[in-house]
Amino acid sequence: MKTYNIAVIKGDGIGPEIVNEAIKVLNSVGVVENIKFNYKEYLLGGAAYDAVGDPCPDETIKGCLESDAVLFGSIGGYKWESLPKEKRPESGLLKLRKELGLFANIRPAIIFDELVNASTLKPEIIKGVDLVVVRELTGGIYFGEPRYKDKEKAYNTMIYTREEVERIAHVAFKEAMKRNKKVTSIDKANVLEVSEFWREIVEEIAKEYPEVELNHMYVDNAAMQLIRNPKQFDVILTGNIFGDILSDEASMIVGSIGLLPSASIGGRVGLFEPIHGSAPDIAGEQKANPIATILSAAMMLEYLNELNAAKRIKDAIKKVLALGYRTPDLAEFDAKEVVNTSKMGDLIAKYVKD
Ligand SMILES: NC(=O)c1ccc[n+]([C@@H]2O[C@H](COP(=O)([O-])OP(=O)(O)OC[C@H]3O[C@@H](n4cnc5c(N)ncnc54)[C@H](O)[C@@H]3O)[C@@H](O)[C@H]2O)c1
Ligand SMILES: CC(C)[C@H](C(=O)O)[C@@H](O)C(=O)O
Ligand SMILES: [Mg+2]
Repeated sequence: MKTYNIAVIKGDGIGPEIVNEAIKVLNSVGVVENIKFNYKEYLLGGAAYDAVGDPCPDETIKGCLESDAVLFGSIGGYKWESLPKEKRPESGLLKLRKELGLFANIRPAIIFDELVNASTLKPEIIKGVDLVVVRELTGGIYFGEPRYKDKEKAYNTMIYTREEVERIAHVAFKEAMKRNKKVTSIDKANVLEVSEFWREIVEEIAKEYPEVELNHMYVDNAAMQLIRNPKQFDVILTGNIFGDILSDEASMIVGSIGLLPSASIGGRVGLFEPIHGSAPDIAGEQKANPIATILSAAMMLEYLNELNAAKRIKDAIKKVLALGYRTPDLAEFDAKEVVNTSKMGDLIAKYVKD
């Protein structure tokens, strides 16, 4: 029997509800695939601030580094919005990503045939969409210095170094080699020097991957093209802030933000998290869709090279959707039965054994 030590960060808002379902599914698939998971919980975000006055305690960083992988829910909420920035939950998450060296965030957006009616777009436009956003995660305007705010002015700085662009470009081209061999690099090179620089380096790295077709797109056009014709994209390579925005947009192609998982990699240990936030508007109500987190757990299994277990989870999700079970976010779309967060987890945990 294989054993993995998983650092679990439930976080705030819907975080505990959705992570509980992912753990339920992991345990179930572990039984059939002979895998044991040892979970150890750590605090991050608002929960960590409330408990120890720090949104990213050292113990959490250490615990993650000592694990085989990290499963994370979400952080944030109204309660912590008026705190000074460094104490807010979001700063905790950014610090954790930086400390763990997670410079690459892989965000796949794959349409489930069972949900073609759930998209805000016409079925013929979205059927077959299978794209992945490769988002740079530890640089750009999120981290650039100087940064400043007073009553009269405020600024942030969008900085990328050569090394940062090269390494994320390699991740995107390698991803494309496993897929349909197309990279679209998204920037704002018609206005920003940092984007011009990004584009030049991406061009250089592309020479190492002659089989991969590369094109560039300005971010405003890309936002429109994603809605107009999402099937033109295979791998989207982009910086931190553009990737944040475009991946939330991509979730509506697929049908709900509650469906999009992600893998944050690049350091010694990978962290697996849904792309959405803590959804304070529905937290504690068992209304959240846990599928994004369960798919993140499947990405974690792929990272651990447990490919059969990962496939079982993805197949079980398809099966449950095909049977017509829907969480409230997808209730209007071919639902035979609307179920809560926990019941959705139960169903997926049941069908992973088939
Ligand atoms: N990685 C993270 O932890 C992360 C990501 C994004 C936002 N946040 C934080 O979360 C808080 C709320 O932010 P927001 O409202 O802008 O974004 P959000 O993603 O939390 O919610 C946006 C909307 O989507 C819905 N939603 C999100 N996840 C869902 C799910 N699994 N099932 C069903 N509906 C879902 C919410 O109910 C809400 O209406 C903020 O504090 C923000 O900073 C955290
Ligand atoms: C909460 C916030 C810091 C975070 C980000 O912007 O990276 C979130 O929106 C995400 O997409 O994971
Ligand atoms: Mg985001």
